[in-house]
Amino acid sequence: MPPTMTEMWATMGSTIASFMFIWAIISQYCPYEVRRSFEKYTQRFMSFFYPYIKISIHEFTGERLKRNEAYADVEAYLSANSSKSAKRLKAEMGKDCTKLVLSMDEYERVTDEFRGAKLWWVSSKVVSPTSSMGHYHEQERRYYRLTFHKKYREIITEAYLRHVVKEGKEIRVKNKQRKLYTNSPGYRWSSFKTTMWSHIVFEHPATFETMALEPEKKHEIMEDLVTFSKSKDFYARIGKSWKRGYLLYGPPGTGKSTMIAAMANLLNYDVYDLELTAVKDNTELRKLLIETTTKSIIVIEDIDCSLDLTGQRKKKGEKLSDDDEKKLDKEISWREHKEEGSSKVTLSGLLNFIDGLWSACGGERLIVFTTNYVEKLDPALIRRGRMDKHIGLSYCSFEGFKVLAKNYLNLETHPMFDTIRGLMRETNITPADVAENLMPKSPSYDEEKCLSSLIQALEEAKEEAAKTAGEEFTEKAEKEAMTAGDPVKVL
Ligand SMILES: Nc1ncnc2c1ncn2[C@@H]1O[C@H](COP(=O)(O)OP(=O)(O)OP(=O)(O)O)[C@@H](O)[C@H]1O
Ligand SMILES: [Mg+2]
Repeated sequence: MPPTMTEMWATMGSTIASFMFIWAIISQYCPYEVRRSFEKYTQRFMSFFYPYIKISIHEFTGERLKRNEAYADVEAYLSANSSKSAKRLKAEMGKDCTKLVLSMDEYERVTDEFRGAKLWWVSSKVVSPTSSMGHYHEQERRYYRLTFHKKYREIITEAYLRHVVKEGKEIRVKNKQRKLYTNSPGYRWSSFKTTMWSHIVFEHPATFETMALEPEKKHEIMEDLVTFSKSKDFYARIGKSWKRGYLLYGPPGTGKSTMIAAMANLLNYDVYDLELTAVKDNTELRKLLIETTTKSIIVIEDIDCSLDLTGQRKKKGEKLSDDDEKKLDKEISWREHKEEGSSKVTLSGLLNFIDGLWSACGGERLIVFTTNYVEKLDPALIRRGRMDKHIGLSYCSFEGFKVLAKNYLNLETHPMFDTIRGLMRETNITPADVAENLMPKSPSYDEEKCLSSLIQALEEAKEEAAKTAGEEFTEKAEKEAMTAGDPVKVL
């Protein structure tokens, strides 16, 4: 005959009482090793009766104590979901330094519910002694522990944890302070550095709304970017790593760097500004790539100056604009740098960086190149599949001017706009020059003064263009006459 419930409870009670008695004796009189083995077997024994499962998520994992992404996700999830129910909270300064973010304090416990299952989260820590450089100190390792009844095992380990990680990641993206990373040599070799990148908080205010660009083009680029950021499953399905290359080309001051900032702001990505001239060799380039995180834009500005892919640009006696002079200087210093033998980044190294096996690690990334001389780049570097989208930025259109007039002067229309439209048809001016002219130079500057200043700049540009065209015409005529052996009278 099976035992009754009362008999079962009585047996369990007496078993537990006997254990407690034995435990009291052992912990009082036995050595450490005996106590440890007793604890181990007791835990195994108790787990037969204990119907709950515990899962711990530690802040650091692995031998090299890498920060555990899952811990950060759980932390974000609990910060958002526990601040209403937890009684002890801790406050930390959040994004933009304007708001305090609340999260569970240590040893606090909160309850959660998922598809009818009740579960408990506890935040805790272990303190362990460590030694570094001969000094002993205590190191705290925090963790979260989840407890739930074993009958919910499947729901929790499959669906609930997936839900926590997904929601936590979304919260982290929303709350995270975006960063601008650089590998510039000045920052790199501090003795405590474990990473090759240095960073500051990324706070560029540019957006696509404030960019002077034709509306259709703006819309197309924004749509392309948003579609990319939502295409995780698509990329997985077609077997391609989740990244996209953009080539931004155009004359100086047409908004290439501004567009990169607008892209980062639109997608909420970090920016890695890669200075190729500071990279020693292909191995270092690969290391830099591996350290970049997901949801980021890797930028190589003025790619034509960073790799020896262009011909000797300045011919003897040729006069260059200030911007071109600056770029040529950079190119020459890069060549000298290379000639010294200190850098060995090659085109194939760069191609491997863009679409080799290593480039697949990290996921969700944009790679953006900018150049003023697209025609001089090696076709292998910019073929589709590497640089998937080529965006040409050019001189300011009247539509672009209207965006800038709205941004700078809050003007949507003005009688002087017609003159500006007419001049813009006849001559070229960069958005940077338009922006500079629309900028009030003193408190007494009103919109008329700014627009007059722009009209004057446009007229000067027109005159300059006519003069250059005249000079070119004369030079050509002289050359033709020289080759024909017939001196021409220059007027
Ligand atoms: N399309 C644009 N819309 C709004 N502002 C612009 C635009 N283009 C340029 N500007 C203004 O001009 C300044 C210089 O532009 P930016 O640095 O983006 O040019 P760039 O194309 O990167 O030039 P470079 O080839 O010399 O690097 C910006 O700070 C911005 O104020
Ligand atoms: Mg630029």
